[in-house]
Amino acid sequence: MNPRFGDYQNDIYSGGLHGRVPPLPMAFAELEARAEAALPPSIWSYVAGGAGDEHTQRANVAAFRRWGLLPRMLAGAVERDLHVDLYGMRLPTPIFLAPIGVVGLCAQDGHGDLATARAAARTGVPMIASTFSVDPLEDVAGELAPAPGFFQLYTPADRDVAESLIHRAEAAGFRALVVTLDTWVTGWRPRDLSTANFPQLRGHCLANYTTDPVFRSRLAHTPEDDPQAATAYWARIFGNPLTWDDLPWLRSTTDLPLLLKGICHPDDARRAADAGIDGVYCSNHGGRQANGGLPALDVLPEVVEAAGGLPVLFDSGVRSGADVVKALAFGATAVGIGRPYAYGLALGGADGIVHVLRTILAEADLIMAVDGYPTVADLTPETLRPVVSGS
Ligand SMILES: Cc1cc2nc3c(=O)[nH]c(=O)nc-3n(C[C@H](O)[C@H](O)[C@H](O)COP(=O)(O)O)c2cc1C
Ligand SMILES: O=C(O)C(=O)c1ccccc1
Repeated sequence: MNPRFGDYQNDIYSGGLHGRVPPLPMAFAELEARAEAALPPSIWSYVAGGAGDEHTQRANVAAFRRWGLLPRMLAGAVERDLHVDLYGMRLPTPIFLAPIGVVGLCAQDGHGDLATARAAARTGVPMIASTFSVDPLEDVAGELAPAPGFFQLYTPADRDVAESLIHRAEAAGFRALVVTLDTWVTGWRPRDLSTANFPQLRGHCLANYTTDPVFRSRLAHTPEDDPQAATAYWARIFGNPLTWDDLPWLRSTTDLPLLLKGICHPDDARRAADAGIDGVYCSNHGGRQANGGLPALDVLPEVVEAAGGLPVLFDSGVRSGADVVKALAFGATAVGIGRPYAYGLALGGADGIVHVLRTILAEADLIMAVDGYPTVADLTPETLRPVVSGS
Protein backbone atom coordinates (compact mmCIF):
# COMPACT_ATOMS: atom_id res chain seq x y z
CA MET A 1 0.00 0.00 0.00
CA ASN A 2 1.47 3.33 -0.98
CA PRO A 3 1.30 6.23 1.44
CA ARG A 4 -1.60 8.54 0.71
CA PHE A 5 0.04 11.92 0.91
CA GLY A 6 -3.25 13.67 0.16
CA ASP A 7 -4.56 12.41 3.49
CA TYR A 8 -2.83 15.36 5.11
CA GLN A 9 -5.94 17.24 3.98
CA ASN A 10 -8.14 14.97 6.12
CA ASP A 11 -5.72 15.17 9.03
CA ILE A 12 -5.95 18.93 9.03
CA TYR A 13 -9.74 19.03 8.72
CA SER A 14 -10.02 16.58 11.57
CA GLY A 15 -7.83 18.67 13.85
CA GLY A 16 -4.32 17.45 13.03
CA LEU A 17 -2.87 20.92 13.44
CA HIS A 18 -4.92 21.48 16.56
CA GLY A 19 -2.90 22.80 19.45
CA ARG A 20 -0.40 24.72 17.38
CA VAL A 21 -0.67 28.39 18.24
CA PRO A 22 -0.59 30.03 15.83
CA PRO A 23 -1.36 27.28 13.33
CA LEU A 24 1.36 26.54 10.80
CA PRO A 25 0.94 28.32 7.46
CA MET A 26 -0.78 26.45 4.66
CA ALA A 27 0.49 28.46 1.70
CA PHE A 28 4.01 29.51 0.70
CA ALA A 29 3.33 33.27 0.85
CA GLU A 30 2.32 33.04 4.50
CA LEU A 31 5.19 30.68 5.30
CA GLU A 32 7.64 33.18 3.87
CA ALA A 33 6.12 36.18 5.63
CA ARG A 34 6.08 34.44 8.99
CA ALA A 35 9.65 33.15 8.61
CA GLU A 36 10.78 36.71 7.93
CA ALA A 37 9.13 37.84 11.14
CA ALA A 38 10.60 34.92 13.11
CA LEU A 39 14.25 35.05 12.00
CA PRO A 40 16.92 37.58 13.03
CA PRO A 41 17.25 40.06 10.14
CA SER A 42 20.78 39.02 9.10
CA ILE A 43 19.81 35.34 8.89
CA TRP A 44 16.66 36.21 7.00
CA SER A 45 18.68 38.28 4.50
CA TYR A 46 21.12 35.43 4.04
CA VAL A 47 18.49 32.72 3.47
CA ALA A 48 15.95 34.71 1.48
CA GLY A 49 18.43 36.75 -0.52
CA GLY A 50 20.09 36.04 -3.82
CA ALA A 51 22.50 37.45 -6.36
CA GLY A 52 22.19 40.96 -7.80
CA ASP A 53 18.67 42.37 -7.95
CA GLU A 54 17.42 38.79 -7.55
CA HIS A 55 15.86 38.73 -10.99
CA THR A 56 16.99 35.15 -11.64
CA GLN A 57 15.77 34.06 -8.22
CA ARG A 58 12.30 35.42 -9.03
CA ALA A 59 12.48 34.05 -12.57
CA ASN A 60 13.06 30.55 -11.16
CA VAL A 61 9.69 30.81 -9.42
CA ALA A 62 7.93 32.57 -12.31
CA ALA A 63 9.06 29.90 -14.81
CA PHE A 64 6.68 27.40 -13.23
CA ARG A 65 3.75 29.75 -13.91
CA ARG A 66 4.35 29.53 -17.64
CA TRP A 67 3.43 25.85 -17.82
CA GLY A 68 0.20 24.04 -17.09
CA LEU A 69 -0.72 20.39 -16.72
CA LEU A 70 -3.40 19.04 -19.04
CA PRO A 71 -6.01 17.18 -17.00
CA ARG A 72 -7.26 13.71 -17.93
CA MET A 73 -10.74 12.71 -16.79
CA LEU A 74 -12.26 9.28 -16.10
CA ALA A 75 -8.78 8.00 -15.28
CA GLY A 76 -9.79 6.69 -11.87
CA ALA A 77 -6.52 7.56 -10.16
CA VAL A 78 -7.75 6.35 -6.77
CA GLU A 79 -4.40 4.85 -5.80
CA ARG A 80 -1.41 7.04 -6.48
CA ASP A 81 2.20 5.99 -6.32
CA LEU A 82 4.67 8.84 -5.87
CA HIS A 83 7.71 6.68 -5.24
CA VAL A 84 10.88 6.97 -7.33
CA ASP A 85 13.82 4.61 -7.70
CA LEU A 86 17.30 6.05 -7.36
CA TYR A 87 20.58 4.11 -7.17
CA GLY A 88 18.88 0.99 -5.89
CA MET A 89 16.90 2.90 -3.28
CA ARG A 90 13.13 3.02 -3.34
CA LEU A 91 12.34 6.56 -2.25
CA PRO A 92 8.75 6.92 -0.98
CA THR A 93 8.41 10.41 -2.46
CA PRO A 94 9.82 12.23 -5.49
CA ILE A 95 11.18 15.12 -3.38
CA PHE A 96 14.33 15.66 -1.33
CA LEU A 97 15.78 18.29 0.97
CA ALA A 98 18.34 20.36 -0.96
CA PRO A 99 21.59 21.15 0.87
CA ILE A 100 21.45 24.41 2.81
CA GLY A 101 24.64 25.61 4.48
CA VAL A 102 24.19 27.23 7.88
CA VAL A 103 20.60 25.95 8.00
CA GLY A 104 21.36 25.03 11.60
CA LEU A 105 21.06 28.68 12.54
CA CYS A 106 17.48 28.89 11.29
CA ALA A 107 16.39 26.74 14.24
CA GLN A 108 15.74 28.39 17.56
CA ASP A 109 18.29 26.16 19.31
CA GLY A 110 20.89 26.69 16.55
CA HIS A 111 20.97 22.98 15.67
CA GLY A 112 18.75 22.96 12.63
CA ASP A 113 20.82 20.41 10.74
CA LEU A 114 19.81 17.85 13.33
CA ALA A 115 16.16 18.96 13.18
CA THR A 116 16.28 18.68 9.39
CA ALA A 117 17.63 15.15 9.68
CA ARG A 118 14.83 14.26 12.11
CA ALA A 119 12.25 15.62 9.66
CA ALA A 120 13.80 13.48 6.92
CA ALA A 121 13.70 10.43 9.17
CA ARG A 122 10.02 11.05 9.97
CA THR A 123 8.94 11.50 6.36
CA GLY A 124 11.38 9.29 4.44
CA VAL A 125 12.28 12.33 2.34
CA PRO A 126 16.05 12.12 1.72
CA MET A 127 18.23 14.90 3.05
CA ILE A 128 21.27 16.18 1.23
CA ALA A 129 23.47 17.33 4.09
CA SER A 130 25.59 20.42 3.33
CA THR A 131 29.33 20.49 3.98
CA PHE A 132 28.71 23.66 5.95
CA SER A 133 26.68 22.33 8.83
CA VAL A 134 26.61 23.54 12.41
CA ASP A 135 26.87 19.95 13.66
CA PRO A 136 29.28 17.33 12.29
CA LEU A 137 28.09 15.03 9.54
CA GLU A 138 28.27 11.98 11.84
CA ASP A 139 25.71 13.58 14.18
CA VAL A 140 23.47 14.51 11.24
CA ALA A 141 23.69 10.92 9.94
CA GLY A 142 22.81 9.62 13.39
CA GLU A 143 19.53 11.54 13.38
CA LEU A 144 18.78 10.61 9.77
CA ALA A 145 18.87 6.83 10.00
CA PRO A 146 17.12 4.87 8.58
CA ALA A 147 16.10 7.55 6.03
CA PRO A 148 18.60 7.91 3.20
CA GLY A 149 20.97 10.84 3.26
CA PHE A 150 23.37 12.17 0.65
CA PHE A 151 26.44 14.26 1.45
CA GLN A 152 27.05 17.52 -0.40
CA LEU A 153 30.70 18.44 -0.79
CA TYR A 154 32.28 21.81 -1.31
CA THR A 155 35.64 20.47 -2.40
CA PRO A 156 38.58 21.96 -0.50
CA ALA A 157 41.82 22.56 -2.39
CA ASP A 158 43.66 20.06 -0.20
CA ARG A 159 42.73 16.70 -1.72
CA ASP A 160 43.62 14.82 1.46
CA VAL A 161 41.09 16.88 3.40
CA ALA A 162 38.50 16.33 0.66
CA GLU A 163 39.09 12.57 0.77
CA SER A 164 38.85 12.56 4.53
CA LEU A 165 35.42 14.23 4.35
CA ILE A 166 34.28 11.82 1.64
CA HIS A 167 35.40 8.79 3.63
CA ARG A 168 33.74 10.11 6.77
CA ALA A 169 30.52 10.56 4.80
CA GLU A 170 30.77 6.96 3.56
CA ALA A 171 31.48 5.64 7.05
CA ALA A 172 28.54 7.61 8.46
CA GLY A 173 26.19 5.90 6.02
CA PHE A 174 25.51 8.60 3.43
CA ARG A 175 24.38 6.93 0.21
CA ALA A 176 25.55 9.36 -2.47
CA LEU A 177 28.04 12.17 -2.92
CA VAL A 178 26.81 15.45 -4.40
CA VAL A 179 29.62 17.77 -5.47
CA THR A 180 28.54 21.38 -5.91
CA LEU A 181 30.26 23.14 -8.80
CA ASP A 182 28.54 26.53 -8.98
CA THR A 183 29.70 27.96 -5.65
CA TRP A 184 33.46 27.77 -5.46
CA VAL A 185 33.22 31.52 -4.89
CA THR A 186 30.08 33.23 -3.55
CA GLY A 187 28.15 35.44 -5.93
CA TRP A 188 27.44 39.16 -5.59
CA ARG A 189 24.74 39.22 -2.90
CA PRO A 190 23.57 42.73 -2.03
CA ARG A 191 21.52 41.68 0.99
CA ASP A 192 24.48 39.91 2.61
CA LEU A 193 26.69 42.86 1.75
CA SER A 194 24.22 45.22 3.44
CA THR A 195 24.23 43.30 6.69
CA ALA A 196 27.93 42.37 6.30
CA ASN A 197 27.11 39.33 8.40
CA PHE A 198 28.06 36.49 6.05
CA PRO A 199 31.61 36.01 7.43
CA GLN A 200 30.18 35.69 10.92
CA LEU A 201 27.49 33.23 9.81
CA ARG A 202 29.93 30.97 8.04
CA GLY A 203 32.09 30.88 11.16
CA HIS A 204 29.26 28.81 12.65
CA CYS A 205 29.26 26.12 10.02
CA LEU A 206 32.75 24.68 10.13
CA ALA A 207 31.98 21.66 12.31
CA ASN A 208 32.96 19.20 9.59
CA TYR A 209 36.38 20.82 9.44
CA THR A 210 37.04 21.46 13.10
CA THR A 211 36.32 17.76 13.75
CA ASP A 212 38.37 16.51 10.82
CA PRO A 213 41.65 14.86 11.78
CA VAL A 214 43.34 15.55 8.44
CA PHE A 215 42.27 19.19 8.43
CA ARG A 216 43.42 19.63 12.00
CA SER A 217 46.80 18.12 11.18
CA ARG A 218 47.30 20.97 8.70
CA LEU A 219 46.79 23.74 11.26
CA ALA A 220 49.37 25.53 13.35
CA HIS A 221 46.74 26.23 16.01
CA THR A 222 43.81 24.01 16.90
CA PRO A 223 40.39 25.67 16.90
CA GLU A 224 40.40 25.30 20.69
CA ASP A 225 43.66 27.31 20.96
CA ASP A 226 42.47 30.04 18.69
CA PRO A 227 38.75 30.35 17.98
CA GLN A 228 39.47 33.47 15.89
CA ALA A 229 41.17 31.23 13.36
CA ALA A 230 37.76 30.30 11.89
CA THR A 231 37.90 33.08 9.34
CA ALA A 232 41.39 32.08 8.29
CA TYR A 233 40.19 28.50 7.74
CA TRP A 234 37.78 29.77 5.20
CA ALA A 235 40.52 30.53 2.70
CA ARG A 236 41.67 26.92 2.91
CA ILE A 237 38.31 25.29 2.39
CA PHE A 238 36.50 27.56 -0.02
CA GLY A 239 37.49 29.32 -3.26
CA ASN A 240 38.82 26.23 -5.00
CA PRO A 241 37.37 25.83 -8.50
CA LEU A 242 37.18 22.25 -9.68
CA THR A 243 37.87 21.70 -13.38
CA TRP A 244 37.23 18.83 -15.74
CA ASP A 245 40.79 17.68 -15.04
CA ASP A 246 39.80 16.97 -11.42
CA LEU A 247 36.96 14.62 -12.33
CA PRO A 248 39.01 11.41 -12.67
CA TRP A 249 40.43 12.03 -9.18
CA LEU A 250 36.97 12.82 -7.78
CA ARG A 251 35.54 9.69 -9.38
CA SER A 252 38.35 7.61 -7.87
CA THR A 253 37.68 8.79 -4.31
CA THR A 254 34.46 6.85 -3.79
CA ASP A 255 32.25 4.02 -4.96
CA LEU A 256 29.19 5.98 -3.87
CA PRO A 257 26.98 7.34 -6.64
CA LEU A 258 28.57 10.67 -7.64
CA LEU A 259 26.41 13.60 -8.73
CA LEU A 260 27.44 17.05 -9.94
CA LYS A 261 25.29 19.95 -8.73
CA GLY A 262 24.90 23.13 -10.71
CA ILE A 263 24.82 21.69 -14.23
CA CYS A 264 22.62 23.90 -16.46
CA HIS A 265 24.22 23.43 -19.87
CA PRO A 266 23.46 20.34 -21.97
CA ASP A 267 27.09 20.08 -23.12
CA ASP A 268 28.24 19.97 -19.48
CA ALA A 269 25.67 17.26 -18.75
CA ARG A 270 26.99 15.22 -21.69
CA ARG A 271 30.61 15.70 -20.71
CA ALA A 272 29.87 14.77 -17.08
CA ALA A 273 28.11 11.62 -18.23
CA ASP A 274 31.13 10.75 -20.37
CA ALA A 275 33.40 11.27 -17.34
CA GLY A 276 31.64 8.46 -15.52
CA ILE A 277 29.54 10.36 -13.01
CA ASP A 278 26.27 8.81 -11.89
CA GLY A 279 23.88 11.73 -11.94
CA VAL A 280 23.37 15.34 -12.90
CA TYR A 281 21.85 17.89 -10.54
CA CYS A 282 20.32 20.72 -12.54
CA SER A 283 20.16 23.86 -10.39
CA ASN A 284 21.18 27.50 -10.47
CA HIS A 285 21.56 27.54 -6.69
CA GLY A 286 18.22 29.29 -6.27
CA GLY A 287 19.50 32.41 -8.03
CA ARG A 288 22.03 33.03 -5.26
CA GLN A 289 25.10 32.82 -7.41
CA ALA A 290 24.86 34.49 -10.83
CA ASN A 291 22.07 36.94 -11.50
CA GLY A 292 20.87 37.33 -15.06
CA GLY A 293 20.87 33.64 -15.85
CA LEU A 294 18.03 31.55 -17.19
CA PRO A 295 15.45 30.09 -14.84
CA ALA A 296 16.54 26.57 -13.93
CA LEU A 297 13.22 25.07 -15.10
CA ASP A 298 13.81 26.42 -18.61
CA VAL A 299 17.07 24.49 -19.00
CA LEU A 300 15.83 21.28 -17.37
CA PRO A 301 14.44 19.56 -20.51
CA GLU A 302 17.69 20.01 -22.45
CA VAL A 303 19.78 18.82 -19.50
CA VAL A 304 17.56 15.74 -19.11
CA GLU A 305 17.97 14.98 -22.80
CA ALA A 306 21.75 15.41 -22.68
CA ALA A 307 22.11 13.31 -19.52
CA GLY A 308 21.20 10.33 -21.68
CA GLY A 309 19.21 8.39 -19.11
CA LEU A 310 21.30 9.24 -16.03
CA PRO A 311 19.21 10.40 -13.07
CA VAL A 312 18.67 14.17 -13.04
CA LEU A 313 17.96 15.89 -9.75
CA PHE A 314 16.47 19.36 -9.97
CA ASP A 315 15.94 22.38 -7.73
CA SER A 316 15.52 26.18 -7.87
CA GLY A 317 12.16 27.86 -7.46
CA VAL A 318 10.09 24.91 -6.25
CA ARG A 319 7.46 26.28 -3.90
CA SER A 320 4.48 23.92 -4.14
CA GLY A 321 3.21 20.50 -5.07
CA ALA A 322 2.19 21.90 -8.45
CA ASP A 323 5.82 22.90 -9.08
CA VAL A 324 7.02 19.40 -8.12
CA VAL A 325 4.60 17.83 -10.61
CA LYS A 326 5.81 20.12 -13.42
CA ALA A 327 9.52 19.45 -12.76
CA LEU A 328 8.83 15.71 -12.77
CA ALA A 329 6.93 16.06 -16.03
CA PHE A 330 9.97 17.79 -17.57
CA GLY A 331 12.02 14.73 -16.68
CA ALA A 332 13.51 15.37 -13.24
CA THR A 333 14.06 12.10 -11.37
CA ALA A 334 13.54 13.85 -8.03
CA VAL A 335 12.86 17.45 -7.05
CA GLY A 336 14.67 19.45 -4.37
CA ILE A 337 12.97 21.63 -1.80
CA GLY A 338 15.23 24.50 -0.67
CA ARG A 339 14.17 27.74 1.00
CA PRO A 340 10.65 26.52 1.96
CA TYR A 341 12.04 23.97 4.41
CA ALA A 342 14.41 26.51 5.96
CA TYR A 343 11.33 28.65 6.61
CA GLY A 344 9.45 25.71 8.11
CA LEU A 345 12.46 25.07 10.35
CA ALA A 346 12.48 28.68 11.50
CA LEU A 347 8.80 28.48 12.46
CA GLY A 348 8.51 25.05 13.96
CA GLY A 349 11.77 23.09 14.06
CA ALA A 350 11.51 19.51 12.77
CA ASP A 351 7.70 19.72 13.03
CA GLY A 352 7.75 22.81 10.85
CA ILE A 353 9.79 21.04 8.16
CA VAL A 354 7.56 17.96 8.30
CA HIS A 355 4.56 20.25 7.83
CA VAL A 356 6.11 22.00 4.81
CA LEU A 357 6.98 18.65 3.20
CA ARG A 358 3.50 17.25 3.87
CA THR A 359 1.76 20.27 2.37
CA ILE A 360 3.90 20.00 -0.78
CA LEU A 361 3.37 16.24 -1.07
CA ALA A 362 -0.36 16.47 -0.36
CA GLU A 363 -0.82 19.05 -3.08
CA ALA A 364 1.22 17.02 -5.58
CA ASP A 365 -0.72 13.87 -4.74
CA LEU A 366 -4.10 15.58 -5.08
CA ILE A 367 -3.12 17.19 -8.41
CA MET A 368 -2.18 13.75 -9.70
CA ALA A 369 -5.55 12.45 -8.44
CA VAL A 370 -7.63 15.24 -9.93
CA ASP A 371 -5.73 15.33 -13.22
CA GLY A 372 -5.61 11.56 -13.66
CA TYR A 373 -1.88 10.81 -13.48
CA PRO A 374 -1.52 8.07 -10.86
CA THR A 375 2.26 7.56 -11.01
CA VAL A 376 5.36 9.65 -11.53
CA ALA A 377 6.00 7.77 -14.80
CA ASP A 378 2.67 9.10 -16.13
CA LEU A 379 4.03 12.64 -15.86
CA THR A 380 5.75 13.22 -19.20
CA PRO A 381 6.57 16.43 -21.11
CA GLU A 382 3.48 15.83 -23.28
CA THR A 383 1.27 16.41 -20.22
CA LEU A 384 2.42 20.06 -20.10
CA ARG A 385 1.38 22.98 -22.28
CA PRO A 386 2.75 26.54 -22.29
CA VAL A 387 0.41 29.07 -20.75
CA VAL A 388 -0.89 31.29 -23.55
CA SER A 389 -2.64 33.96 -21.55
CA GLY A 390 -3.16 34.96 -17.96
CA SER A 391 -0.97 36.42 -15.28
C1 LIG B 1 20.56 29.68 2.68
C2 LIG B 1 20.99 28.76 1.58
C3 LIG B 1 22.19 28.07 1.72
C4 LIG B 1 22.57 27.15 0.73
N1 LIG B 1 23.71 26.42 0.94
C5 LIG B 1 24.04 25.47 0.03
C6 LIG B 1 25.12 24.60 0.29
O1 LIG B 1 25.74 24.63 1.33
N2 LIG B 1 25.43 23.71 -0.68
C7 LIG B 1 24.74 23.62 -1.87
O2 LIG B 1 25.08 22.81 -2.72
N3 LIG B 1 23.69 24.41 -2.11
C8 LIG B 1 23.31 25.32 -1.17
N4 LIG B 1 22.20 26.10 -1.41
C9 LIG B 1 21.42 25.94 -2.65
C10 LIG B 1 20.29 24.92 -2.46
O3 LIG B 1 20.81 23.62 -2.39
C11 LIG B 1 19.30 24.97 -3.65
O4 LIG B 1 20.03 24.85 -4.85
C12 LIG B 1 18.49 26.27 -3.67
O5 LIG B 1 18.04 26.58 -2.37
C13 LIG B 1 17.29 26.11 -4.60
O6 LIG B 1 16.60 27.32 -4.72
P1 LIG B 1 15.22 27.63 -3.93
O7 LIG B 1 15.51 27.49 -2.48
O8 LIG B 1 14.90 29.05 -4.28
O9 LIG B 1 14.21 26.67 -4.43
C14 LIG B 1 21.77 26.99 -0.42
C15 LIG B 1 20.57 27.70 -0.53
C16 LIG B 1 20.17 28.56 0.45
C17 LIG B 1 18.83 29.26 0.32
O1 LIG C 1 24.91 30.50 0.70
C1 LIG C 1 24.97 29.59 -0.13
O2 LIG C 1 24.19 29.51 -1.08
C2 LIG C 1 26.00 28.57 0.00
O3 LIG C 1 26.00 27.65 -0.76
C3 LIG C 1 27.01 28.69 1.06
C4 LIG C 1 28.32 28.91 0.71
C5 LIG C 1 29.24 29.06 1.73
C6 LIG C 1 28.87 28.96 3.05
C7 LIG C 1 27.56 28.72 3.39
C8 LIG C 1 26.62 28.58 2.39
